[in-house]
Amino acid sequence: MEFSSEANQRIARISAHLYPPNLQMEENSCLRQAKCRAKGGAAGFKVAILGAAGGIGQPLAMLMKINPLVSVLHLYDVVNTPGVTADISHMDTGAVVRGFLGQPQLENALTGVDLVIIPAGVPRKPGMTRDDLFNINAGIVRTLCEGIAKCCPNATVNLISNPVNSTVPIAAEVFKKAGTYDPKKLLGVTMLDVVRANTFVAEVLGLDPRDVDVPVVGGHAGVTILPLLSQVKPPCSFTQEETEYLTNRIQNGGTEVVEVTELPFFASKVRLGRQGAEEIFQLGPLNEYERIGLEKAKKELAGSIQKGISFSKK
Ligand SMILES: NC(=O)c1ccc[n+]([C@@H]2O[C@H](COP(=O)([O-])OP(=O)(O)OC[C@H]3O[C@@H](n4cnc5c(N)ncnc54)[C@H](O)[C@@H]3O)[C@@H](O)[C@H]2O)c1
Ligand SMILES: O=C(O)C[C@H](O)C(=O)O
Repeated sequence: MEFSSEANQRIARISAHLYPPNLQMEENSCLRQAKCRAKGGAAGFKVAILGAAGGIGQPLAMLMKINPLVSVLHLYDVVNTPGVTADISHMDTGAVVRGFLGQPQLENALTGVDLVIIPAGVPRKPGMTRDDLFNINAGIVRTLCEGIAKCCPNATVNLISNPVNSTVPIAAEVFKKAGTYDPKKLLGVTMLDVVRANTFVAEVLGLDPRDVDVPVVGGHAGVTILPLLSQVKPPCSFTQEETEYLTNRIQNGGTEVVEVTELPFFASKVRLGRQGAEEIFQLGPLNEYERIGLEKAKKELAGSIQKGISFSKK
């Protein structure tokens, strides 16, 4: 059936909203587009959140549903996904939301997705370090990554589950074993460290945090979180102590860019694209305080990485 006038096309659009796509018989392009959207076939990222019913998973699901780049959103957890999925699916944005509950549905949750975000696992309680979560979360992450290797081997994977310094290496080992490992597509999520650094530096400088940019590199635990305060933007004035640091920075302006390539996992500023982390930015000049911090970070990070790798090889 052809729609000749603008009014008829409007009616077609309305009917496409009223009826499920499989009940639409017409083959005009307007309806085809509607079907395509409902099936999640429209251009855009298909995203799965594993651990979607948790404290991180739920607000993350909301952010993904708001994101105009996302066309399909799969919410997977071992508990509570039906309610969370219903809730998120009522948001009046374009992404199609589907829920998946429990291990038997993991493969369906993962099939065909471009981006998998993993906040599954236990969070720490007061008095615990992130590393105390290792025994539980390592196994959870390994199982989920085995599913990724099988069902969406080309997906970009964002790992939130702690201890990130060890769960990222675990994921890498799983993918290597499966022959699917692409370092550009496996990223530990350390953005929170950047957000905090921006907030705290802005407080000291009396600036709006949105105008402040503090690079944070290394890892995501204790001394491995290394803010590069000498690279704060915008350039600012400092206290006596900070002045010494600035002087040091100027004195070492020509210092060769610090390379940390001996560590296989190291959080850095990156440019994200379809192919994952398409560009990794260098650390830039460090002052003496940061250089000392970098050495501490590398030492602890190396231990956490080895722990993840050894676990996967058992
Ligand atoms: N990288 C970061 O910046 C960052 C920030 C916050 C939290 N975290 C980490 O993220 C993780 C989750 O934190 P939270 O506060 O959301 O915890 P939470 O307990 O609120 O939620 C975790 C969710 O994971 C689910 N889950 C458990 N086992 C699972 C499995 N096998 N498969 C799928 N889902 C499973 C739980 O059912 C729960 O819904 C923790 O390890 C925490 O330390 C990391
Ligand atoms: O600290 C935690 O245990 C959670 C997360 O990694 C954080 O930085 O807030």
